[in-house]
Amino acid sequence: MAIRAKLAAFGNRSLATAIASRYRFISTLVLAEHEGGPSLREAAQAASCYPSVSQVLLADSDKFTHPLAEPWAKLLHVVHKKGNFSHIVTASDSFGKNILPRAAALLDVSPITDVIEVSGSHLFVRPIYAGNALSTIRYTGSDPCMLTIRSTSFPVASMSAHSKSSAAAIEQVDLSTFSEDDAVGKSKFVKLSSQDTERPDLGNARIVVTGGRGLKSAENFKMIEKLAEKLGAAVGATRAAVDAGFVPNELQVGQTGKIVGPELYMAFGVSGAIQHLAGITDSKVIVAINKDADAPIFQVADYGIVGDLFEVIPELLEKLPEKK
Ligand SMILES: Cc1cc2nc3c(=O)[nH]c(=O)nc-3n(C[C@H](O)[C@H](O)[C@H](O)COP(=O)(O)OP(=O)(O)OC[C@H]3O[C@@H](n4cnc5c(N)ncnc54)[C@H](O)[C@@H]3O)c2cc1C
Repeated sequence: MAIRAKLAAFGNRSLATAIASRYRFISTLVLAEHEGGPSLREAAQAASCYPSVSQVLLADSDKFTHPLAEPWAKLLHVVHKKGNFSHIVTASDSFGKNILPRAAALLDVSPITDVIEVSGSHLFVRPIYAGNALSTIRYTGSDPCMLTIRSTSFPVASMSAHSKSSAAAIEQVDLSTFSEDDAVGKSKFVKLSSQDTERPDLGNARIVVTGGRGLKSAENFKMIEKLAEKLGAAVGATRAAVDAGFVPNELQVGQTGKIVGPELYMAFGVSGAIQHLAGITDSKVIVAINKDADAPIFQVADYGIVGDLFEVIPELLEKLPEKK
């Protein structure tokens, strides 16, 4: 099977997801994103060093500075028309999920979302019923087969052994057919508000410390933040905690929030509703602290403390060493 994985790093938007070797279908286009920090060219160079990437396509234009679905979907359409890819893949994050359905409509195909396993070139596994069941789907539509993938379900691809000389070519996308009208849609960029950049990103963090309604107030929730700081962890919250105004919506973990897959997930005052569990099942080790021994979170926890979080957190804060 000829392998011709391609990677498109478009615009200045955040992107950088697992470009796992699993996506080496015949001619796969991966819509990748990079977050702040490195320039677009540096990100493209980094992407070119992944052994499974044969070419990096770069669309360096102001039109793609913001994550607006219309110009990006049009860009995918333009790139596909030229490259005729068998598969187009994005991450299952707000960026990918915003763009892919619109691009799929332009290409007149049906996308498959939230893929957690690739069983064959057209056979995929995805969760349904808030993660309570897994469904195996065979794609029988025409090319391209368009997928959003949950990057937490796949190992991070290694780029180490690849020397600079064997890095993939970086090529500018020809935007001559891309008119001003293509960049203008019904949506308009207003502002980008993002969480404290000092902390690791929830989606990629090694440790996540989450607080639920059991914290009782925004003031008390600061204990979770302190603990996260000591552990170098990202902070998460349940929808109940978000709805109660303890923390902003961007920290919500679960079916309608972020999907996380850390080495360690610590849940304080979280009951373990299925909608919350839907976002944490990729975690390697789950630790739950709840005063109710019958709380459903204990059914998925590897370690549990039946106790009062207002006693457990201060003790942890006292006993954990200061962060170096
Ligand atoms: C369509 C839909 C989508 C949803 N999406 C999400 C989602 O993405 N994410 C999400 O989280 N929820 C989601 N929900 C809501 C979900 O059903 C639950 O309501 C929510 O997860 C409950 O949050 P919680 O565990 O913080 O609160 P609760 O269920 O009220 O649990 C609080 C827990 O804290 C414990 N507690 C209280 N005091 C203490 C103490 N002092 N010490 C220790 N433990 C204590 C209690 O025993 C209890 O178990 C969704 C719901 C719907 C219908």
